[in-house]
Amino acid sequence: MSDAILEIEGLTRRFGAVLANDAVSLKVWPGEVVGLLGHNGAGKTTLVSQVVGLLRPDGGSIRVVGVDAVAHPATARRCVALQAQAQAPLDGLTPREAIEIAGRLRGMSRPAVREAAELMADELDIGEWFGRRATPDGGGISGGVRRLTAFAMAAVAPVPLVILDEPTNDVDAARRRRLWGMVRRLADQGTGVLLVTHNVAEAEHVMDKLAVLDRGRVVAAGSPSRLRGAEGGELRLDLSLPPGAPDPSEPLEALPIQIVRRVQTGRRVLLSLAAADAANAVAWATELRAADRIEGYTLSPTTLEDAYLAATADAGAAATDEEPAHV
Ligand SMILES: Nc1ncnc2c1ncn2[C@@H]1O[C@H](COP(=O)(O)OP(=O)(O)OP(=O)(O)O)[C@@H](O)[C@H]1O
Repeated sequence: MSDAILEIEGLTRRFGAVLANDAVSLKVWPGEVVGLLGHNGAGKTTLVSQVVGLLRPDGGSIRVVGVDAVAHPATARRCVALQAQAQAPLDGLTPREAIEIAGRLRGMSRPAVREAAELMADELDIGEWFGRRATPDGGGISGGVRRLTAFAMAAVAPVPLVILDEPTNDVDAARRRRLWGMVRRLADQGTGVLLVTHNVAEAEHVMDKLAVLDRGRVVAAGSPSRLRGAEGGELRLDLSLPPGAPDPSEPLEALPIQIVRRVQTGRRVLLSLAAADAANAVAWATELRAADRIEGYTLSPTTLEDAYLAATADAGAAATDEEPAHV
């Protein structure tokens, strides 16, 4: 038997005509942060809901610490802590009480949970609101602090698998950085983490691997460096077009550089190219700038966001049978 903490194979779930998960396979090993990325409606929450037994799959299997989570949802759920996408209902509680209750429900002793809750509040820098009561009208505690409290509730007790569904929504930049550090540490201590997020740029630094979902299907998977092409030394040339200007990279065959991928988003054209072509790319872009065909350009290492946009644009083009928006 595999020692994976979470092992999903061929997971399929429909809602009427919508195929929300289409034969998805995914593994999370101890000590790993695995990202699950995808546009709105890609099927991420559907997948998470099946792992924690809130939805039954139409096909495929889910094993949590070796236990069949579809046949034995309660057993599997004991091994999983979930920070749901919806805000946790904290009404009437202080963050301290909410975190301590979450820890107590998972069997932590009173002194242990008290110490752990205080440590987490310190690390997340929410001490100012730790003893403040959340009111049912959404008052008392801000959305960001509610979100951070929900993260602490999921992470306070040791469990084999922590699932975080959009943990940084509403959270400010400084506290997001603290939270990412804690996510990484959770995994470094042996927990498996499944991380659902739209924040590709920030999450890239804590993920060991990721899967990109599009219309229910996994359209790209692997380590961040493999997906962004860093192992092959790819660069990204970002061209800003004047309003209404034609894409100067058309046709690709006529360019003085070889383009690995092309994605157009609004008035930006993102071109991925080999590092060996850097000098030619700068010369070409400088000419375009001089001729006012572009407003400006940057050349930088490719990011995971580029690869993510390319993977989802790819899948979109294939699904709609249109011309691909990239190479
Ligand atoms: N209970 C439901 N009834 C009908 N359709 C549903 C239901 N839940 C999800 N869907 C549909 O399934 C698809 C996947 O939805 P899901 O919520 O899993 O996406 P998501 O990737 O989590 O999106 P987001 O990033 O917006 O949270 C969408 O087309 C959605 O409309």
